[in-house]
Amino acid sequence: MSSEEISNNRKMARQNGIVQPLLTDLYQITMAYAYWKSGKVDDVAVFDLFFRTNPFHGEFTIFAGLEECLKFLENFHYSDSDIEYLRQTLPDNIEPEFFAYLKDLTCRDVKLSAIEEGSVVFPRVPLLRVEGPLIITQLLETTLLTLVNFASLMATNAARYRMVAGKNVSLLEFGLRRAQGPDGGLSASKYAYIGGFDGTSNVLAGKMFDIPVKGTHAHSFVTSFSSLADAGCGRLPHATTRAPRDLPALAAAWRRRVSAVIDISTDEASDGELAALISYAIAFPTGFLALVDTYDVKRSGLLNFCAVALALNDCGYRAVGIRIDSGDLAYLSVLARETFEQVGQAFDLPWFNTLTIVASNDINEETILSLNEQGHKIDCFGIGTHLVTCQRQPALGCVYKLVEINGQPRIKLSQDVGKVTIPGHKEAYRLFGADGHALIDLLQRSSETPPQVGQKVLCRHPFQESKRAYVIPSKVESLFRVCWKDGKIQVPLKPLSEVRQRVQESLRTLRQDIKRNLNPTPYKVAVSDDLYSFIHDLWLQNAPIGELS
Ligand SMILES: Nc1ncnc2c1ncn2[C@@H]1O[C@H](COP(=O)(O)OP(=O)(O)OP(=O)(O)O)[C@@H](O)[C@H]1O
Ligand SMILES: O=P(O)(O)OC[C@H]1O[C@H](OP(=O)(O)OP(=O)(O)O)[C@H](O)[C@@H]1O
Ligand SMILES: O=C(O)c1cccnc1
Ligand SMILES: [Mg+2]
Repeated sequence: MSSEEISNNRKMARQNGIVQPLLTDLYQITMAYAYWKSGKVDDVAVFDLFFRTNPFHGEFTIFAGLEECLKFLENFHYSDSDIEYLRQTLPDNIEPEFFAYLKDLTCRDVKLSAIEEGSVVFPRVPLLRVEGPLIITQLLETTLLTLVNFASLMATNAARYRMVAGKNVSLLEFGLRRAQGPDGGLSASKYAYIGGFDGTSNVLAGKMFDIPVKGTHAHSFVTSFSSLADAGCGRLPHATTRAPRDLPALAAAWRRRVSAVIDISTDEASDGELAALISYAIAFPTGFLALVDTYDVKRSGLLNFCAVALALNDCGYRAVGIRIDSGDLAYLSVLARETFEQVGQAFDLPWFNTLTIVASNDINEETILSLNEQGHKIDCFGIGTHLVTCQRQPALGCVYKLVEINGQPRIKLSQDVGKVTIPGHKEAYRLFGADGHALIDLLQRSSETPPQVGQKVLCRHPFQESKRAYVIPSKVESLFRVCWKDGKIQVPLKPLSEVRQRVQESLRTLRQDIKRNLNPTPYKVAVSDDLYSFIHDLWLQNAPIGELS
């Protein structure tokens, strides 16, 4: 297969195979039947998909999952076996014509407008606006939610890790073993990359989504070696001359010399660990990155690593670095860097100072913040559990609400004002201030004139009458783009690396106080004066007047 074919195959494979019309809640299909029975086949609806609160005590969210939604719409159809399953599962009284209707159902008549994937987004601003026949738009609810909720949560989580780690540190996602099942793991790898991680240990995610795959080795590799004899014949051809070199002998000799430089006795260092590192170096002479905490970082791991790195150097190769997976990561990383500097100086190898230090072990945002405060020398974090399970907040609460039916607005009332939906077919705009930062997101009725650069706009809090402000935007961005119409995807599907860049560009438009970790400032989301009156008139029309007795 040519590299072009492989690359095309990868693009084709980008849809998650589990995503199909039956990946939904039963009630969507039962509602579809009831709509169908009551003659609503030609009714047209508008649904908004949005969330109400930003995750992780933050004040921003990254929108992700759009590409999967579009592929879902593109491929939407019930197979014969789906229809057969529904026939067996739904009650006997379902008319056979309904199954014939389902069999021919596609998303041809659906129109989907969305915010660009990878953008920062805020509560109540629709991420998706779905228009079309009521039955099909209703049937899409659960699947669209499942495609957007975890994707956006993960991308946001990853972006937050990227923000605390800073741009000069690499971030690797190591979470597959701890993820919420196979698809949780696969989606986590994909959206961690979009959110700003540099690579994943998940090989299938690498193949499917073209994400760089990276990794080191496990403790079991080290503990499986008991003595130097386990290193086998230990021959490594020199990188340029190809003359075979005895790596175990070289490493043993170097270990004695390094031991004198860093003042650690060779008696305390593990021979099994040395054998393991030699074997790994022979297998991967250009990618030697060794786990050094199996026995004792200070008394064994660093000494053995330096010995093998220097032996590799004799063979014309440069070691890559180490991973530390336990203990005080700030202290141990500083110790490792000092050791590399000492050894580099002693043997006149300046590149030793820049060996990579990877840290892992239950790392989360707080750990990174704390390590930053303490001072550390870590170049790369390997992060699993907290990242992929989004332990700090395991779900984003996107909802899918009907806002218009047959041209008539719909409102969902609630005792909790924050849960009242914003009715009608709307547009969303992002208004930018003079310094180039995003100031406010504004929702308007679609019939209104869009806000104009340099012209004063009244922006109102959707539910608190006294909260309003005038804004004179220096730039206006219309947030919705038509992404699916006439049975076709209407926007180019970008490689993940471009969506990943979009995340960082979009985050740069936010003021720092909105992004800070502790008590961030909320970003404002407003409605136009027209939309404000429209919401409140409809609210009064729909709220029953009680009677006191
Ligand atoms: N300098 C540090 N400051 C703050 N947190 C740290 C620091 N160093 C390590 N940690 C975190 O402290 C926790 C240490 O966990 P734990 O005590 O279970 O590990 P350990 O005993 O070092 O390793 P293991 O049990 O795997 O041998 C981890 O979550 C780690 O990320
Ligand atoms: O800690 P996480 O952020 O989830 O990152 C992934 C972890 O998975 C690996 O080992 P594993 O945890 O399986 O074994 P260990 O704890 O004994 O090292 C690795 O060594 C990390 O510790
Ligand atoms: O490659 C690694 O170092 C790795 C991969 C998965 C989990 N923990 C570590
Ligand atoms: Mg662990």
